[in-house]
Amino acid sequence: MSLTEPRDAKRSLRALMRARTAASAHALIDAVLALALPADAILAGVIPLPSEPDLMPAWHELHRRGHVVVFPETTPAGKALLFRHWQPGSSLLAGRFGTVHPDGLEAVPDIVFVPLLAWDRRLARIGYGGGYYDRTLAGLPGAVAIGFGFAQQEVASVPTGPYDVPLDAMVTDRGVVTAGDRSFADTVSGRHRRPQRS
Ligand SMILES: Nc1nc2c(c(=O)[nH]1)N(C=O)[C@@H](CNc1ccc(C(=O)N[C@@H](CCC(=O)O)C(=O)O)cc1)CN2
Ligand SMILES: Nc1ncnc2c1ncn2[C@@H]1O[C@H](COP(=O)(O)OP(=O)(O)OP(=O)(O)O)[C@@H](O)[C@H]1O
Repeated sequence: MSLTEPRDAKRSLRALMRARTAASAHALIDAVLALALPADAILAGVIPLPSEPDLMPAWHELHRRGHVVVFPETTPAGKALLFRHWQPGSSLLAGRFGTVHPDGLEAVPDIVFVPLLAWDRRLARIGYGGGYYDRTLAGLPGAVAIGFGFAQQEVASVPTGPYDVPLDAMVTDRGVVTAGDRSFADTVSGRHRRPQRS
């Protein structure tokens, strides 16, 4: 065996980095589960793509607490997402772009948890570039949009255009940021409504 092969050091670095990622994911799940979500709100979660934080444990727990949980079906390009009822054990179908969705009945969510690649303090976000969430939120002006991701996905400024819909709140492994420094309770209470684009 070569004395220059840093096998043990590599093994411990791998373990350290896996543990760090797992700790951030746990902290994000805990932050989602600490949100004061109205009991009667229909919540839209999302089944993760391989590169995204896996919040499935949070969706399971929110369902166990009695929330109605729905997940998006990726529709043809240019259309708003469809949301379908999910519960633990629901059959899942393969959809567009490697996404997966339940085969439950359609429902309209009150609170939409929004996946993203980057976010900023103005609560602008950028996703995979399909415009799906922007189109979907534009069609749901009464819904509350809560972005989720890691604190390290924050950037100074996300470039935005006329169709980009800002988030009402952002939840990360380091806590919650709300628009206009509102309380989270005010943010989800429905007192705040997004204007609809005409
Ligand atoms: N988990 C999850 N589900 C989701 C989303 C998401 O971001 N995350 N979406 C959020 O909108 C919608 C799906 N949106 C997507 C839109 C485009 C591509 C896409 O174009 N993927 C390319 C890679 C990018 C590229 O080459 O331009 C690919 O798969 O080849 C993927 C997902 C609905 N479901
Ligand atoms: N409400 C809308 N009506 C028409 N076009 C829209 C609407 N919302 C977004 N688009 C268009 O969709 C395209 C993709 O938008 P953008 O690059 O902002 O996607 P994204 O936010 O990264 O994706 P996603 O929301 O799916 O995560 C853009 O050309 C944008 O103008």
